[in-house]
Amino acid sequence: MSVVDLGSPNIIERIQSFISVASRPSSSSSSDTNGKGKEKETMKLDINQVLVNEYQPGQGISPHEDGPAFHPLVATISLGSHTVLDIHQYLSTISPSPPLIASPASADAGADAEGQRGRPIAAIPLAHLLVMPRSLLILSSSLYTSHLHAIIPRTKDVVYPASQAQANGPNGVHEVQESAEGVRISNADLLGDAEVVDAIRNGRWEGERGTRMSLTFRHAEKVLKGGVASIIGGALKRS
Ligand SMILES: O=C(O)CCC(=O)C(=O)O
Ligand SMILES: [Fe+2]
Repeated sequence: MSVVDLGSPNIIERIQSFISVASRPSSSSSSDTNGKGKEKETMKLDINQVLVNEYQPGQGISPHEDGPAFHPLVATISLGSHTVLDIHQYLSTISPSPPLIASPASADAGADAEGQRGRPIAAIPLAHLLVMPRSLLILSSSLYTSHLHAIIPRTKDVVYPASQAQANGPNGVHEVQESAEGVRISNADLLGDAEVVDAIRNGRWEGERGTRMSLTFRHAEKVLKGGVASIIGGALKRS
């Protein structure tokens, strides 16, 4: 294990350095055997927007994509309370589908506005992630571009570790079984809170949700200078 000196006290710079250090190719993976050069690029997040959400216990967000207006790498800091973030996939016409079909994400999550109308979504999530307060969650690549994310409205979560079969799945994301009482999480090995890690290792952790605030740091591909004032100004000029 190595400790990374993130240098700056500025949170945006710290997230940016964390991402580039964490994604830096290791010497063993920096070139492949065909001589095609680097397999893995260092990831960069040029943060120019922060989305702030607040959830009371019992509030969630329906399955949605954040859409192509943003660079497909977002970093979310959670404050106040844990939650469980579900990753959903779209149903495929060419591969076997999970048994249930949810209605497509409803307008309250802005899904229609982001062009997802009519694509059926697998009702059973592909993965559940336990998101703890003071954690940093990074979604990137295909998890951002071709999956959806959601938070089921609950006041309490019961979580179990992924079963052995699931733990052997590809890429650390596993199909999980829903249970009436709780969910199997795919990120048990990444959690930092020793008590929670121990409880999950022993089979089960539960927690009441409190007020949670999430700060999602991202890069909007096109930013209008001057923000809302310039949008209003621009609209007025055109009319
Ligand atoms: O609160 C979160 O962690 C997710 C928020 C979210 O997905 C959104 O606002 O688009
Ligand atoms: Fe989102």
